[in-house]
Amino acid sequence: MKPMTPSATKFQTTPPVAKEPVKVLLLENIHQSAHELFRSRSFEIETRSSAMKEDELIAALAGVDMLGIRSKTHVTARVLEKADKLLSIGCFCIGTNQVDLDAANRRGVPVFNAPFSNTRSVAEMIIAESIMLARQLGDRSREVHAGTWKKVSKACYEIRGKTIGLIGYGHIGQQLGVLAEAMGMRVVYYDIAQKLPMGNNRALPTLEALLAESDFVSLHVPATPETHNMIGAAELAHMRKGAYLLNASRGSVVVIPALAEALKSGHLAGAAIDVYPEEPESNSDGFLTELQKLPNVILTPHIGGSTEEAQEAIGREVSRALTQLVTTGATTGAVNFPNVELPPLKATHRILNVHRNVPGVLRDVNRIVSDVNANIDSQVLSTDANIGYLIMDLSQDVSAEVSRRIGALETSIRTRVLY
Ligand SMILES: NC(=O)C1=CN([C@@H]2O[C@H](COP(=O)(O)OP(=O)(O)OC[C@H]3O[C@@H](n4cnc5c(N)ncnc54)[C@H](O)[C@@H]3O)[C@@H](O)[C@H]2O)C=CC1
Ligand SMILES: O=C(O)C(=O)COP(=O)(O)O
Repeated sequence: MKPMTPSATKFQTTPPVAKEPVKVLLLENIHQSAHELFRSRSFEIETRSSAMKEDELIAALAGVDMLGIRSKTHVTARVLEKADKLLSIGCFCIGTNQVDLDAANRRGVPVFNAPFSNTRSVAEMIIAESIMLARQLGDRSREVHAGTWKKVSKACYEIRGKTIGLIGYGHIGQQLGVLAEAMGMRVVYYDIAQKLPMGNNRALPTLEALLAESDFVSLHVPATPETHNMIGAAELAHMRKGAYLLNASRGSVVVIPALAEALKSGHLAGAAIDVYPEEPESNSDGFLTELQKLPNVILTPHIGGSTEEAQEAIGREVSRALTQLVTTGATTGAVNFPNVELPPLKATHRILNVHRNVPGVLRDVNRIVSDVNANIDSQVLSTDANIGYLIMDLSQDVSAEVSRRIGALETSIRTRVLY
């Protein structure tokens, strides 16, 4: 079906409040900036500082309209199947690999994220860690804390003039490329997509070429089937002797035993690892990795995006997207859903419908509207391969009847009367 354009509309500045109280479940210490916006809309908020496992999450989602998570909580197809009231999920981070996006799409649940609010924080951390690795600062600091004075310059370097190779040249890769160049580094990158090089950054045609040319290799790819175990024994062997590996992307990208081996053999001179194949769900859980106690290895607890600036901005950004969804039906910025937006309206009645994307749905919907003699003020439809999302404003208050009949269509996945 072809998307239709909205007709002329009467704007109002504040969207009307949704009919029912909205319940939000926020996990993983989401910033207060999100709470503030939800509170200002009188949404009911429940919070937890840690992530939740599948069964616990299913129980906690009973009666919940919106779920807010960060990188740890896995929202599986089974969770989505049980959470029949869930309208939307907000990932208060960049990565969305922790959510089964396809299952959410098919169930009519839009998923939002904050695509670049912590980009700078990650890029700054990688610059800092590159210097720490080149100067062995982590080890020196640990030694002095333990009362050992080991003043050495052997195998300690400046980063100026060295080459950093960025695997994945998206938001973080590009921001890092700019910062690294300002530090006097040469910057090369490898990406599966064609990217505009920043400054003097230079694209390389293959991963192997990047590994062979770089003194520092830093990973900035998403977790996908293609990036799973992307850096294993063969790739590490391709790296220069004495090079450093940095991973602040996802734990699935690097084979940890192979990295431990490359460090122990002295092939690599150090590593900075922020993400792991298995990460604890809360700060009170213990953590073990075979990289512990290896020299010149910086281990951090997935804090690449953990700054006050980033978390505050993410809180505002994602809570705004979720609030917009509830109050206007807008899905702008959703990562797994047709993006649709209509301005809030006065004196109208809005119906939202998610349906299977098959021929004839709009015909059926419009026949229902015509049967009750209602007038369509605006109607916007957007589709993807699986579903269609329709926002429709009616000028008469027949929305309950129209919504009931649209909801009963065999093609409908979910239907909601907004106001
Ligand atoms: N440690 C932390 O706290 C944080 C970690 N992250 C992780 O960093 C990742 C990257 O973030 P952004 O730069 O914002 O994402 P982005 O989507 O802007 O960039 C990712 C880039 O990787 C490229 N790519 C994808 N598959 C590839 C492959 N197989 N080989 C080479 N390139 C490939 C894409 O084409 C894209 O240019 C996120 O997906 C997230 O997992 C993000 C923020 C904080
Ligand atoms: O933004 C991301 O993708 C991150 O990895 C940061 O995750 P976090 O919010 O710190 O759990």
